Formats: sequence, structure tokens, C-alpha cells
Amino acid sequence: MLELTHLSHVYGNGTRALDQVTLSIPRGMYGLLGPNGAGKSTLMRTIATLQVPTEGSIRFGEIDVIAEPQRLRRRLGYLPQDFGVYPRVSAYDMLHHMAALKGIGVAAERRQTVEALLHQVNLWGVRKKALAGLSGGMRQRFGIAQALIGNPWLIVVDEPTAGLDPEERNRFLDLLAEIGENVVVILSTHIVGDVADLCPRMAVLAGGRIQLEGAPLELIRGTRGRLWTKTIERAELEGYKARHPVVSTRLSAGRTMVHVLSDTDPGDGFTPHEGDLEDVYFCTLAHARRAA
Ligand SMILES: Nc1ncnc2c1ncn2[C@@H]1O[C@H](COP(=O)(O)OP(=O)(O)OP(=O)(O)O)[C@@H](O)[C@H]1O
Repeated sequence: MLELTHLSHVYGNGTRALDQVTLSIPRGMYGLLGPNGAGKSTLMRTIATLQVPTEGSIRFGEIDVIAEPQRLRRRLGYLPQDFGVYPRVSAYDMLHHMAALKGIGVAAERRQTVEALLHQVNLWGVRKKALAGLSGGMRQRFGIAQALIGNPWLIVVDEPTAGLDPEERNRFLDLLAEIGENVVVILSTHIVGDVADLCPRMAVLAGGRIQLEGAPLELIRGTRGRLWTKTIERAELEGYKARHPVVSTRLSAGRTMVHVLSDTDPGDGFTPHEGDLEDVYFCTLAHARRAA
């Protein structure tokens, strides 16, 4: 279990990127969902011991993460948002090098680890290729392989599917799902589908604050009977926004589909709408914006 308590972070320029974040993150896949600038990367870097928060505490089991970062690092796998690699080095050699850095000193053990990981992430066939020659999806799978060196108990993955095509994204998510239920995996993302597909628990972060926490299915159930939809012309949107609490709009075959959150029938031709996690997310963001 990873416990974050009253975690805040203020950058030198005064930006409050995290504001009293308190979360208990159990074993399994945990989704941290938020828009650009929400503070996700700040939180991921803080958990990964790359920066020290201004305030608050982090515990992972018996480890006081801020006081004993080295102890956590031995148990940590981290795939940062901007995962830089030496472009001309092969996947095989780079993984070897990283395994050595992670403390696997015995050559035979290192070789065994590297080969098993290359098979696990399905990169065995391209292991001799320079990293620069791999596709975006392959590079992200390489990123997961390096994060898995040394059998970590805590795995932090920051926006891993951004920029992947749908097939590569599916393959990457399948790989994450396989990592197992016995470790804590935190998946930070702005893509609702990543969380919907993988995570039995999640939180929404916006403006540095936790806006919502829970199990996606329960959170979706919480919108039941309160969501309404109508398809309108784009030009009518401003009028609808003025009359109704619009939480989201999406285009459907060139027309605009409006979703409204209301405990009672808003009239005006709206029909009941079966919500999904995207609706939960947009309702949460709309609420956070109003509160701000
Ligand atoms: N080194 C820094 N110095 C000053 N402000 C920063 C720094 N890093 C991030 N910020 C600011 O902190 C806030 C949170 O940024 P962060 O990168 O953690 O968000 P994010 O949710 O990961 O966003 P994105 O999806 O765009 O990466 C933003 O307002 C950002 O501009």
C-alpha cells in the first residue's frame, strides 16, 4: 500500500502544482486521471523520489519515502513521461546497461533478466535494433521493460499511451495488465479509456487537488439518472450552455452532442443518458472549474 498524506508542492515561481493530496493506493492498477497541467507528472516524480515535496509525507509499506529515498528506489520501477534513451544503442545493450545500474552485478543473472524482459514485452525480434529505429509503441514497451528490472513492488508509469496509435496502445495496455496484482502500479494519464480499460481504482487530479476517488464502476453508478443528452447544431451551443448545466460536448457525425448533469429532467428535448467514465470525468472537471 502506498500512502500519500497532505502532499503539496510549490515550485520556485510560485506555482502550486500539488495541493494537499491525500490518497491510499492499494495493490493492482491505479489510475490517476487529469488534464494537462493538473500536477500528474509532479506527483509521479515526487513518488519516484526525483523531487521532494514542499509538504506532506509518503509511505510505502514500512518505507518513509521522503526520509529513505534509496530504500524505495530498490523497489521502484519508473517510466517517465519523457523517456530519453541513447538512440544508437540497441534495445538489448541498453537494457543490459540499465540492469547493471540497477545493481544486477552478476553477468549471467543480468543476461537472464534482460532476455526474459525482452520476451515479456515482445521486443525479442528487434533486440539488436538501435532504439531510435523502434516505433513509438516499441519504445514505450522498452520503457516498461527497463521499469521491470529487479522485480519492483511499486511501478509508476507517466502518460505512457500519449501518441500511440490504437493498436500499439492496446498492446501496451495488455502488457500493463499482465504485470500482476501483487504490485502497486500507478498509471498517470489524461486518456479516460486507459483508466476505464485497466484500473479497478482511480482518482481525478485537477488544479493540484484530488477531485474524486473511487472505483470507476461505482463512480459511473453515481451519475445514474442524472445525465441527459441532446444532439444540436453547433451554432445553438452557446444558448444551451446559458440555459443548462452543460458538462461536456462531443461531435457526432458533424453535429454536436450535449451532455447535461441535472437531478431532474431539464426539458428542452433532452433524453436520459447512460453515463460512462468519460461523463464522470467531465462532470468532475466541470465541478472543479466552478469551484475554482
Ligand atoms: N519545474 C517547474 N517549474 C515551475 N512550474 C512547473 C514546473 N513543472 C511543472 N510546473 C507547473 O506545475 C503545474 C503542474 O504541472 P505537471 O507537469 O505536474 O502537470 P501534468 O498533469 O503532468 O501536465 P501534463 O499532462 O501537461 O504533463 C503546471 O502548471 C506546470 O506549468
